Amino acid sequence: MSEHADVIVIGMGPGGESVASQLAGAGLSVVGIERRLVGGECPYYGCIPTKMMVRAADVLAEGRRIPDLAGTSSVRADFGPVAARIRAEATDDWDDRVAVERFEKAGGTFVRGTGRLTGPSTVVVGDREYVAARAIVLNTGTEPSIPPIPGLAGTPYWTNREAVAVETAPESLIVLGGGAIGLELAQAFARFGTRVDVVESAERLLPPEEPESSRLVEDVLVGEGIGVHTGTAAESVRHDGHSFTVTAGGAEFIARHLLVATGRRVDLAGLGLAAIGVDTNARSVETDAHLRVVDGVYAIGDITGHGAFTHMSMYQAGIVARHILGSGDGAASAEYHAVPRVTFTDPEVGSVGLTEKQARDQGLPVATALSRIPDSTRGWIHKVGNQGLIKLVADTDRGILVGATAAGPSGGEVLSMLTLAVHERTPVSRLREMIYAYPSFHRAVEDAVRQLP
Ligand SMILES: Cc1cc2nc3c(=O)[nH]c(=O)nc-3n(C[C@H](O)[C@H](O)[C@H](O)COP(=O)(O)OP(=O)(O)OC[C@H]3O[C@@H](n4cnc5c(N)ncnc54)[C@H](O)[C@@H]3O)c2cc1C
Ligand SMILES: NC(=O)c1ccc[n+]([C@@H]2O[C@H](COP(=O)([O-])OP(=O)(O)OC[C@H]3O[C@@H](n4cnc5c(N)ncnc54)[C@H](O)[C@@H]3O)[C@@H](O)[C@H]2O)c1
Repeated sequence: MSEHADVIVIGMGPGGESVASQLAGAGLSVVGIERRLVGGECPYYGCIPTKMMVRAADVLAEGRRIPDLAGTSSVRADFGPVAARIRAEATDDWDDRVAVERFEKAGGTFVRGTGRLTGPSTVVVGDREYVAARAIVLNTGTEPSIPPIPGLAGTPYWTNREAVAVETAPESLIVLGGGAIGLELAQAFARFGTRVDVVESAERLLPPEEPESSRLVEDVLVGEGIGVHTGTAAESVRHDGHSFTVTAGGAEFIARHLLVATGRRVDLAGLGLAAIGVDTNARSVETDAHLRVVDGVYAIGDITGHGAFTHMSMYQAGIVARHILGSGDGAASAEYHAVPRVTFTDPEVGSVGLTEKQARDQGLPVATALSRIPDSTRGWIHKVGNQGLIKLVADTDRGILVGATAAGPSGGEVLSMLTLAVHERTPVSRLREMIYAYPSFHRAVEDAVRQLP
């Protein structure tokens, strides 16, 4: 026997939980299916626990900066409060009861299990079948992608999921992958006393960012004692019951723990997408401007390939909820020209829109500008810990910014004005005419704007 609902949501990551709750709250019958924890990667294994680690690590770094500015300090790091906070405040010890109850209170029906599409309006979970009268929403996210390095499989390596659950900072750590996950965790653990080596196969850290940001972050990490090995592919991994040995670039790296942070993968075949004619070998699911895969089936979040960020998942959830609730194709469409992202290293690397290379590859007539935070008044006052830069990418034909980077102390906050400028296609001439508060970090944006034609 089949069970019927207006809407079925498979995977309750941040967007899935949001859309399911909005629709249930609006009076639709909604079945939400989640095999792990309602809320997804972000609250339990991603954004929130890692940012708790970063916040604590940044406090340690500030404490160590006291001798440069304000007297003496003696900092003794203890990971205990961070581990306790992650358990008690962030994850409820990896228990989602509160989130499940919140969804049920909103009127939803929760099903724990793995959902699989069998057609455009049918889903199975084990031996139960669910039929959707109005829509199915897919929000199944990603899993850590583990590279096929000889010797790696079967060793007790960490992914982000194990790394956020530790009770003490490891004595030593090799991090495979110099992307956002690898670098945020590398710096956080290093500030707690862990000896860290980052092994990155690309020629630079944070490859999707501007090369200036990669150099900046590498300089800071190396300055903090982290080993950074770019252009270095891991050839083999060994675990002797006590330590890991990673052979890479002709060298051997030895550490008690190994974190694999080499990207994420989707499982479109497991989700049954072949049943609606989708290529299950693709790296993401193609959707239209209202996130429809086919009529009646929507996809949101990491699986859509528009940026693996919680804010993207939530943004798309809003569009889908409005579309299902009756605005139809008149509802606002998804726009991706001003997607912001922040890597929460110290300095934070915030960016929005296109990099210089992406703009040039699109054939746009490009002008760029760069200002350095230490050269700004606020950066000079800030002194120790002031590394950072503003980079602007302008389309000279249209006279607007198509991309920008704000790296530095509070770089992710400075980014907000640049996100608005790119989103609204504000003329550069207007950015030149506006007033920037003195002496703020965002005045470095004005220094860069002045360099543009
Ligand atoms: C360490 C780390 C740090 C991060 N930090 C940030 C950050 O600072 N800022 C930011 O914006 N983003 C960050 N991210 C990314 C962010 O976590 C994701 O983009 C976000 O969780 C949105 O993902 P999603 O909505 O696609 O679904 P996910 O959060 O991936 O959730 C998908 C859910 O679907 C479930 N599921 C999968 N398949 C099925 C199935 N067949 N049936 C039932 N359930 C299923 C999964 O169990 C999971 O709970 C971070 C990620 C990681 C790993
Ligand atoms: N602050 C944030 O918003 C935040 C933080 C963490 C993660 N995230 C999201 O999660 C996603 C996944 O993060 P991630 O850091 O795992 O992925 P990523 O794709 O950003 O970085 C992975 C890195 O690993 C490298 N790599 C791949 N294979 C390798 C190998 N065999 N050896 C060495 N290096 C290898 C890649 O060149 C790349 O630089 C990100 O794309 C991001 O969208 C966001």
